[in-house]
Amino acid sequence: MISQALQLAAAFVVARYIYRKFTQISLADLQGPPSKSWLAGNIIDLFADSTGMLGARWQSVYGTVMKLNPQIFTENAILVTDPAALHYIFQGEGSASRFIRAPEWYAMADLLAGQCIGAVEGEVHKRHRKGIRPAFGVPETRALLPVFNAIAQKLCEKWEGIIALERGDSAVLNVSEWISKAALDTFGEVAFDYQFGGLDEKPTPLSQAMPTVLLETFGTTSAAQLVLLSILQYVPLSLIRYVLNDAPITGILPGIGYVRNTNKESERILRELIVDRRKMMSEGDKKKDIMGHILRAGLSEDPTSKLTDYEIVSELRFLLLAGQETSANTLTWALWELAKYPEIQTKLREEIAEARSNKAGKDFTTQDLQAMPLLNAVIKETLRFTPVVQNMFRENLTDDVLPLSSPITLKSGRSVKELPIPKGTKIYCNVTGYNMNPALWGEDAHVFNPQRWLNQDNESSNTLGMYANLMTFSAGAKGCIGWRFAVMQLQNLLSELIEKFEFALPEKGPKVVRANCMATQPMIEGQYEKGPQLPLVVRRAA
Ligand code: HEM
Repeated sequence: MISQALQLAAAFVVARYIYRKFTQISLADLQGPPSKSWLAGNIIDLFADSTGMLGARWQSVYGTVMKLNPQIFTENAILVTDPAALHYIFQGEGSASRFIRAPEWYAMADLLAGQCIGAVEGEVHKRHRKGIRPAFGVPETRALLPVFNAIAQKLCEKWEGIIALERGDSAVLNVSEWISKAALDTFGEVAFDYQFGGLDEKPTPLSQAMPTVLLETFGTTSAAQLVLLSILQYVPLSLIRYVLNDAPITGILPGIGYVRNTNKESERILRELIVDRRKMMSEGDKKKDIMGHILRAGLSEDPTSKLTDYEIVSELRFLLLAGQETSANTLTWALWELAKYPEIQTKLREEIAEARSNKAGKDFTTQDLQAMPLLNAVIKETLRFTPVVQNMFRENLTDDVLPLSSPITLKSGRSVKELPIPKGTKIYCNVTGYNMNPALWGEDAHVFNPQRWLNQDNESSNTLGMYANLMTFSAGAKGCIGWRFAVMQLQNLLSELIEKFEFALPEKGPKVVRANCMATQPMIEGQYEKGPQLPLVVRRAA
C-alpha cells in the first residue's frame, strides 16, 4: 500500500515537472551568473558577499534583470535592478497583491518577531499597517527629537570620558558597538519608554540580546540553511511556527535557541509594559511614544486597523529589529566614509558650526537639520552607497510581464524591452544594483560622492522609493514605514558627533568588510565571531 502511494506520488511529481517544463514561461534565454553550488545556487553568493556590491557587479555584466540559479527545491529566481521593473513590482497598480513577500521570508519574520507587519500579507498586512501608521506621521516623528538629542549628548559625554581616561585627545573606539547601544537606548525610550541601559553599561537581558539577533540568525548563512529556507515555502505557516518556535532543530540552525530565548524575553517584557501602559492611560496618561500611539489607535473598534495584544507585542518586537540595526549601521557606515574622506568631514563640521552659531546654545530643530545641505547630502549618499538592506524578496502570484527601462540582451542575442516571468518566480529586488546603476546616478555611481546631491541636476529623475529616489527604504505599500524616523535620527546623531569629534582610520587598521546579516554590518576580516566591529580613531574636534 505504502509503495503504491509512493509510486503514485513520484509519478505525480514527474508529471507535474514535465507539464510545467512544456507549459511554463521559460527564463532559459536570460543571462545570469554561473553558480558554484548546486544546493544553494547563486543565493549563497548574495549572502556570502563581503563587498555589499555584488548586485551592482552582476548588473554590469548581465544587465538589469538576470537569471539566478536558485537553491534546490526552487524553480525560478531572478535578480532585478531595472528602475521600470522595480517601479512596476513595488508601485504599479495592484502590485502589492500580485507581488507578495516570498512566503519563506515572511516565515522568517514570524520566527523573529511573531505575527507582525513583516510576517503578513494582503488584507491582514493592510490592517497591520493602518494600526501602526499613527505612530509614524510627520508631527509624531518630529516630537521625538528631544529624546534623540538627549541620547546623542549622552553618547558624546561617554566618548569624552573615554578620551579623557586615555590622557590624550583621542581614542580608538569600536564605533559600531557604541552607535548600536545609542540606537537601542533611543528606540527603547521613543518606542515604549523603556530603559535598555546600553550607554550606561547596565544592560538588561533584552538589550544584550537585541543587537546581535540578526547576526546570530543570518551572520553565516550556510547552504543547509538556504535549502531549509527553500523547503519552508511548501510548508503551512502553522507548521513552520511550531518547527521554528518549539521543535528540536537547534542542531541544524545553531542560532535558533538564542533567537527563541530572545523572543520569550522580549515578549514577556512587552506584555508587562502594555499592561502597565493601559492602566496609566485609564488614569489619563497621554505619552506620545510609539506604543502610546498604537494603543490609542487600537481603542477604536475599527476592524480595518484593530490589532490584538499578541499582534501589538509582535509589532513592537519587529519595530525593534527593523528600526534599530538599520539606522545604527547606516550611521556607522557614514562615519566610516567620512573617516576615509577627511576633506568632506571638515566641510561638514564647518557647516554644522555655522548653523550652531545662530542657535545661542539651543538644540537644533528639525528645520535646522533640514536646512544643512551637506549634512543631508552625506546622509543620502550613505543610504545610496551602503544600503543596509541589500535585497527585497518578492514572488509573483500570476504569470506577469516586467517592463524594462532599457533593453536587455538575451543569450540568443535578442534584445527585449519587456520580460515575461512565470508565476512563482523568486524575485530578488537588488538595492545596491539599482542604487549604483550608472544610467541613473552617473558614471561615478560606484564612488562615494555626496556632492552629487548638492547638484539638483544630478538627482535621478526616476520616482521610486520612499526617499530621495533610492530603493534603500524599499517602496510602495510595504515600503519602510519608519523612514522619517531613520532620517531624523541620522541627521541628529551625525550632526552632534561630527560637531564634537573628528574621525580617522586607524593606522594599519584591519580590513573592514560589509557582512550581509540581513542588515549590512561592518566586520573585521577573519574575526566574524567577534560580531560587528568598526574601529576608528575618535579625536576631540579642534
Ligand atoms: C536606515 C534605516 C532603515 C532602512 C534602510 C530601512 C529599510 C527598510 C526596507 C528596505 C523595508 C522594506 C522591506 C520590503 O519591502 O520587503 C523596510 C520595512 C519596514 N521598516 Fe524600515 N528601514 C530603516 C529604518 C526603520 C525604522 C527606524 C523603523 C521604525 C521605527 C522601520 C520600520 C519598518 C517597518 C515597520 C517595515 C515594514 C513595513 C511593511 O511591511 O509595511 N524601519 N525598512
